[in-house]
Amino acid sequence: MPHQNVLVSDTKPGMDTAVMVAQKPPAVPRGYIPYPYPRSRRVLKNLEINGEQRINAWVDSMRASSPTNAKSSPSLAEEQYTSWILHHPSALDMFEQIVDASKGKQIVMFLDYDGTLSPIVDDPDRAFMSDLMRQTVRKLARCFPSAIVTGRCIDKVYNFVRLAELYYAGSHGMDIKGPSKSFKFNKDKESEEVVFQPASEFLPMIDEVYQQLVEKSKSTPGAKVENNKFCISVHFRCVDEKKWGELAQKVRSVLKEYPKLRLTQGRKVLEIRPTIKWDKGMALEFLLESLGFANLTDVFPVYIGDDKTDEDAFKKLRDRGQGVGIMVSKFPKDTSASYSLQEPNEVMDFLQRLVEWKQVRTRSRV
Ligand SMILES: O=P(O)(O)OC[C@H]1O[C@H](O[C@H]2O[C@H](CO)[C@@H](O)[C@H](O)[C@H]2O)[C@H](O)[C@@H](O)[C@@H]1O
Repeated sequence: MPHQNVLVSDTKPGMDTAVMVAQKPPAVPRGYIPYPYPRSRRVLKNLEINGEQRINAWVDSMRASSPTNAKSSPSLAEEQYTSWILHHPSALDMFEQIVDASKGKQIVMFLDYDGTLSPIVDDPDRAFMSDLMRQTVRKLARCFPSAIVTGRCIDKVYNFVRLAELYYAGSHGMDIKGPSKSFKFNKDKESEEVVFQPASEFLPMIDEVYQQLVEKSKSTPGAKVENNKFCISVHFRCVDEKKWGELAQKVRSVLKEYPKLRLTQGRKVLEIRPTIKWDKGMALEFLLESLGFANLTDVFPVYIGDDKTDEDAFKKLRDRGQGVGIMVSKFPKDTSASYSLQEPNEVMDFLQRLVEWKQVRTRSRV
């Protein structure tokens, strides 16, 4: 019987901890109103449950990944947000502290795409970033080495961003490309253009699974399957909630034949990817190394993202004790990021302030 390591009840190393592993809620300080701990993280570890319960747990997890669905009253939601923001203050309010902490270090910028540089929309093919955001990111990349780190495939995200001066880490970091040798921030001017694809052997399998998922999900209105080259997204944003279980069942029926693939979740999307131990956090580390900052302490990475898959990068920064993670969210979310911004417009303001701060510093040195 094929091994079912794509299911929410499994707890293999390297699997999506945000979905699979039971965790103790964080200690609650006095006077702190805890925001709802994601249901998906509570009790799934080591449970012997049957297929149907697994699908129910999966659907629960799909609901938990949609914080707008919180059934709380507006005033409770506000209280919860107020508590959360105490622990994850606005990066705009804390701008001076953040740049103070970076003094004497090289800032390196890591930006997620969907929900960070572009607003979340129903049709994933129309998630355009604004011209103003593009101009801001272009200016940012002139001031600091900058990378886009995304679940999308590189070609698609490049079509949205259209800036050649950035590094791109697509397919959740499994497809990395950098600007050419002459990249002004590269410490090693002799180094080749960066290209790294740790999951290339999975390409035929991903294509095969993509075809099957397209076929199976055809009969679920609103479902959309996206081929992200080294991973696949099954979108349920436009699927009636009553049909989520049915869709989950279809995805499961395909994936149970592919033990070398695993499932993670994003914003109203099921993401299928190789079981290799590689994620956005490891991509961040790889990029720092490519830039010549591998073991240096004089680097200050700033990672901005809105989704569960960005947590790997936030955790990496915590583990390295370097830089800052900034979560983009209007709702309280369990996160390892230190700061928050509410939406892409606030991300743009923050990036713009960084550019201005850098320009003032550069001028004052001349
Ligand atoms: O790592 P990211 O850049 O955040 O990519 C994660 C997924 O983003 C896209 O889906 C999300 O945005 C869509 C457009 O706004 C939205 O319709 C969808 O519900 C969101 O999950 C992208 O389409 C996926 O392939 C990425 O995996």
